[in-house]
Amino acid sequence: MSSRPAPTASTTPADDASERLGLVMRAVSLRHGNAAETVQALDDVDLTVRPGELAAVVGPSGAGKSSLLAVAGGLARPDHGTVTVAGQDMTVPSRRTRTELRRRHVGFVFQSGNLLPALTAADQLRLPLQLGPRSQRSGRDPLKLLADVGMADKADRRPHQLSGGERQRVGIARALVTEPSVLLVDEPTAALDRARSHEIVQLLAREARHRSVAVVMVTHDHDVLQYCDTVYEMVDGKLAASS
Ligand SMILES: Nc1ncnc2c1ncn2[C@@H]1O[C@H](COP(=O)(O)OP(=O)(O)OP(=O)(O)O)[C@@H](O)[C@H]1O
Repeated sequence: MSSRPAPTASTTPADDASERLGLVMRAVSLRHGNAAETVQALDDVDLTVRPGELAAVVGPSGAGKSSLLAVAGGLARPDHGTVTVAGQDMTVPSRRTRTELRRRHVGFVFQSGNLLPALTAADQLRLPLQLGPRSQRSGRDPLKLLADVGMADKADRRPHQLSGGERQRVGIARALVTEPSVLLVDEPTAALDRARSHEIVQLLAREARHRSVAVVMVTHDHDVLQYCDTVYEMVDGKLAASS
């Protein structure tokens, strides 16, 4: 673990400006299902992730980890509670507004990299810049960013010409190219061997710090927690700082 400030107690109010630039979730609850059968996916969750912080969320299958990422990124609206990213309310009713906020402030990284098969690594990064809001189109330079993640010499390759770890690097670079405030990462090492897993999480930690991104990483991989600033455990929809 780094020598960063101790994890925010999950009940700490968002009382300083730097917190507000990252991710702040307060008293967030989310139920799935219908009147006959409901699941409390998130139960009164508080979470603060500051810019530059890599926070891990561990917990058993079905505990609510994916639901947490979905709500943090404005993909799902909670039943109760508040969620802000870079000070912006991610729970507004308008789906279109949430999509815009997400494009502007949030990056997602998925298990397998989720790359488009037809595009080269460089074009995977150019696409979000072309799709994003006009103000964001500058973003980071795709080729420089690929070099930063160790992929300078493979910018012209398509996903099937890359290894799993390389695809994951491109997926991370693609999520960072629009300079998000918050990066939401779902099981980034699930398809990788031990050495590649360590490299990928070290890369996430480095980018979080150098670029002041608040990163939330869901993982089952306890081996990589050493690179994280804070570790939370989710059980039955409840989130607690891990001891
Ligand atoms: N769309 C949905 N409709 C009904 N129930 C759902 C829905 N999505 C998730 N759930 C339920 O909500 C709970 C939390 O699911 P979630 O996917 O957030 O867990 P998880 O911790 O990410 O699990 P895993 O580690 O297996 O991916 C589970 O009981 C799940 O079955």
